[in-house]
Amino acid sequence: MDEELSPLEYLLPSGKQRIGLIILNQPLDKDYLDILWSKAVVTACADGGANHLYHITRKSDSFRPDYISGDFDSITAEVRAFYADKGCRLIETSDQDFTDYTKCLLIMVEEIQQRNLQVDAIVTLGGLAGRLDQIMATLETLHHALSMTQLPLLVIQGTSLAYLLRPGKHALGVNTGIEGDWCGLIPVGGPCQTTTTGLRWNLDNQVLQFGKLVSTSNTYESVSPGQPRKRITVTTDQPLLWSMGILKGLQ
Ligand SMILES: Cc1ncc(C[n+]2csc(CCOP(=O)(O)OP(=O)(O)O)c2C)c(N)n1
Ligand SMILES: O=c1ccn([C@@H]2O[C@H](COP(=O)(O)O)[C@@H](O)[C@H]2O)c(=O)[nH]1
Repeated sequence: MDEELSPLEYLLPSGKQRIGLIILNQPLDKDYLDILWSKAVVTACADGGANHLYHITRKSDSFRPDYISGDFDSITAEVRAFYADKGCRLIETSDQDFTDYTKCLLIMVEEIQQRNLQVDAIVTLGGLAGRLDQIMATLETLHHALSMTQLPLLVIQGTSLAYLLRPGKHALGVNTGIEGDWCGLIPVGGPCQTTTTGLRWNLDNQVLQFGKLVSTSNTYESVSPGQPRKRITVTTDQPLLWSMGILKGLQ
């Protein structure tokens, strides 16, 4: 079993984790940004992600991404000039077979390796709202990531977190205090033979598959008041998407 991962610990101001942070072209939550930026050893925007960063942080000198990458069809001229002037690297990735997110992630993985950065996870802000094709592309990027890096890749937007589990057995901590009520296991890439513990609706070596069974609107096994929740275990034979709710306004 992999060591336990508490996905929402990355959103706690107290955590000591080190991350790579990627900002996508979606509305940015300043609370999340402040916390994640403070933990980031490398920061990047995918194309129009820079517009959002600029609009909520331009008055502060503390938020300069290491690089902005993409096909640059969304970043505005003003934002591009602003960050170029601040010394941020602008990396044009014109390939039209992969999304700006996938390409931005690949650059980050290479950067982490080349600079020998000690990083616990890569966290992405955005990617779970807006255009449906882009939301699906986000989930597809998570599949590319499995062959790019061993680091966990978490995607966070609004009240949702997505994390693609590799084949194998996983332990997930769910006691940060900011877990929302819901969680789900979604076989986005194909059928997954799955066993779980710690959920209200567990799976016992069952096949999750679109058109057969998908675990949405699940929740955590109830515990006595004041007791910590049991950790969740998930065993899957194929990549399986873990999704969970985030309580906002508690940080
Ligand atoms: C089969 C196929 N369908 C669609 C495309 C087009 N396509 C896939 S990824 C991509 C780049 C998308 O860039 P991104 O900046 O992530 O999204 P945008 O906001 O420009 O739509 C494009 C054009 C393709 N190359 N192949
Ligand atoms: O509705 C959307 C639009 C975009 N994204 C993500 O952001 C990057 C960059 O987008 P650009 O439109 O090229 O600026 C894109 O690759 C998507 O990952 C999104 O999540 N939702």
